[in-house]
Amino acid sequence: MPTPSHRHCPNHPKGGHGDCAGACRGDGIPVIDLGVLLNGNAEQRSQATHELGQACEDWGFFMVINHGVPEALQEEVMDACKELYSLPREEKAEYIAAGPKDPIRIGTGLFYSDIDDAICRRDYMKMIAHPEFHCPAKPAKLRDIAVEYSAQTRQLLLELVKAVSESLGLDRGHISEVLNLESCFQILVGNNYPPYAGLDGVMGISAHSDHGLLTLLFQNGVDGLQVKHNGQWVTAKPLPGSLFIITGDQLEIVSNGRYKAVLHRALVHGGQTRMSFVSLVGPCLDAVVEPVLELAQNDPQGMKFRGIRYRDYMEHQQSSKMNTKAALDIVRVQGDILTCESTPNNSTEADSSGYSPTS
Ligand SMILES: O=C(O)CCC(=O)C(=O)O
Ligand SMILES: [Fe+2]
Repeated sequence: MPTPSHRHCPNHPKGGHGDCAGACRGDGIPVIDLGVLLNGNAEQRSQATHELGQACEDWGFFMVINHGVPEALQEEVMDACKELYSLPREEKAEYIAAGPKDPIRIGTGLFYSDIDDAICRRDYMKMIAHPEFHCPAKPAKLRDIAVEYSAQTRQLLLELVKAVSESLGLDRGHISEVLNLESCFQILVGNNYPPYAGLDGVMGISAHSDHGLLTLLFQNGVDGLQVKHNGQWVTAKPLPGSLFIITGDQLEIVSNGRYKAVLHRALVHGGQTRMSFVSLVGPCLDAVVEPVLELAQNDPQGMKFRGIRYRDYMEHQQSSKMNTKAALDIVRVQGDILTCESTPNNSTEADSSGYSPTS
């Protein structure tokens, strides 16, 4: 586990207003120091927990530093993924033919999304890592690396969920218990965006929110991830050594809307291949996700979402091919009315591989 970092925040000049105990607003995107959050003294921890809550509330997105995931392991997982993409098509055929419910899936091709009125050009490999671990047989080294990477990032994300629970004024273990996170669902996704120059309206992945609780993401040094903040798209530029954290739909539901699942998308680069690697945790697939009662009771608008089994939520999201936050509408309560609108189909596949953000 990380230790408290005495790293000086680049946005707080030495001798000025101080060391960045847990988070700071730097170039706008919040930064959370996991070492401080977990192992700081009581005052530092409480400050960092508050800042984590603010980050989830204001942005639904932040960078985590001093997280303890070795850079070498990140490189290994990215390299193994690169090898997987470069295997001959026959070696990946069973995964390319797989559907959204299959534990391993490879997608490749072009998709038209009318959300962004853009052609999306993205290859991806998705594998379920928990509660059961699945992995393509080749390249042979992928399995050990992915086992290690999924275990380390799962531990990190579950620690963050505990701190998030505390930031909502709940017991540290509350969210983990009600969502049975010992059996949490976890997927790893490798995204590969070949360079695409010369055509306007081409992007990597169009605007969407992730269906889980928290998503951890790092990239190969090529920027392109954008998050929607105060109505504007902000390009996320990582601090060296940091990892991105994205809040997802299930966190919006359990927090009764206090923490928002952030809309995000990825652009392609004109001259370089962009790669990103995602580790997402969600509730146990059979857990019914609903707002924590205490939070709903303290909210003048009451309960904002009805309960839904996480498995059913994901199936709904996948079947309707939605790539914005519209999936949340099936559980959203408006006034006293539950919205059960027919689901818009706003992405058109240009091939058979299916649009599938982190799914
Ligand atoms: O590649 C990125 O930066 C974003 C990927 C993403 O949002 C996803 O896989 O859900
Ligand atoms: Fe995403």
